[in-house]
Amino acid sequence: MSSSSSSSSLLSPYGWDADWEDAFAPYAAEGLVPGRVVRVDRGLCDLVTPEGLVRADTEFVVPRDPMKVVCTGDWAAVDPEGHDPRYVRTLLPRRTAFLRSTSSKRSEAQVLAANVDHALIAVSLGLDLDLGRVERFIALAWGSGAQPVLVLTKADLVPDPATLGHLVADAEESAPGVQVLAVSAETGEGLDVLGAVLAGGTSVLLGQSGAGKSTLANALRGQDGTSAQAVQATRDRDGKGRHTTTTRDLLPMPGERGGGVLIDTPGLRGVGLWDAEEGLGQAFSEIEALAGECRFHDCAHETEPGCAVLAAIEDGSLPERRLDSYRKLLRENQRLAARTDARLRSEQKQLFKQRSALGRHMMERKRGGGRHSGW
Ligand SMILES: Nc1nc2c(ncn2[C@@H]2O[C@H](COP(=O)(O)OP(=O)(O)OP(=O)(O)O)[C@@H](O)[C@H]2O)c(=O)[nH]1
Ligand SMILES: [Zn+2]
Repeated sequence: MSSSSSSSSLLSPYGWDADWEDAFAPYAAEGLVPGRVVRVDRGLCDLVTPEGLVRADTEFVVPRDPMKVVCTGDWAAVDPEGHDPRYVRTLLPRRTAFLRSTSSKRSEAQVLAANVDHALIAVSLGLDLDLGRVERFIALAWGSGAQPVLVLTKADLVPDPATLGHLVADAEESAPGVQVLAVSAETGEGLDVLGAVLAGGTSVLLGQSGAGKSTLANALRGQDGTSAQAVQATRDRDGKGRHTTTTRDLLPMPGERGGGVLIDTPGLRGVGLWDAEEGLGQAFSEIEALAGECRFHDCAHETEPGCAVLAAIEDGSLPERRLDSYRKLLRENQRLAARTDARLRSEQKQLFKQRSALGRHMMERKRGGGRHSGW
């Protein structure tokens, strides 16, 4: 059908792919229009659709379950042109979601962004590397279902290549299974490699204030400085029914860099109170693997005989700092879990499992297609 092929070409810069198209097929048959949520307001949201940027009412998709509330990055089925107001009719099942528990006493969950492939964790090389903080971000990223990428920013501040090499090596040791990139928005170093990581998927930026996220986002988008990164979304073509707005929450990357989508919402940037139970095991996967070799399966790696973790520390293959950090984050997480509602945790577990399955699927597709993403 011509409408579906035009949807594909207009929405592909926003991450639309064959799998979304399949998931959307029943709604296309009902005459609904696909769109990606770029911004959510009270009761309304903006979506990019093949008909341009549209504003739609979210009344039908605001359930009692806060986990299902529309958020930036969601794919949705919207009323076609001619409906005033338009309604979002349904959300397509999410591939991944960044969740956090709100700090209220009831500790409800909140979805910050959906369908994120890569979590870019920005850490400034202008400060001493705080590996514990890095590990915490990485655990949170894994827990969301996204693939973390550690981006060491402001590499121009470390002019000595040997020193830079050591810093990257330290970071890699704290981030098994995670690509580590040194970049500079100032000199452009590493931006092409990062652009290639972003290409074809949806990424979010995480990191402390001052880590250089806005500067990096602008550099990736081919803009200078830290000026407002608002972008004019798809233009209204006939001036009727649609509106033009500025969005800064979901930004398509320029095609020259390979495309991709960057979600940069303020609430997502810092380390919030997420439950990272699932992500922690992955962030410390080498310790988990060693623990599997301990003589006792409930080994606490303290004084037990036949403990593979202690043996690895003894022979220098596992830095003691890693075990300390793992314990600290586990304790912190347990305290938090006691305050987080069980619903959030089970939802997170489910997303985590889904993501593992999806990751395998994607890897197979990539291998099958002969593409490699520069990992
Ligand atoms: N030397 C150097 N400085 C940089 C680089 N990137 C960013 N900076 C500086 O670092 C400071 C913070 O950068 P921002 O991009 O505002 O940091 P941010 O992470 O977006 O901060 P928040 O918006 O508070 O979360 C600014 O003064 C930038 O000029 C870089 O590649 N090299
Ligand atoms: Zn042990």
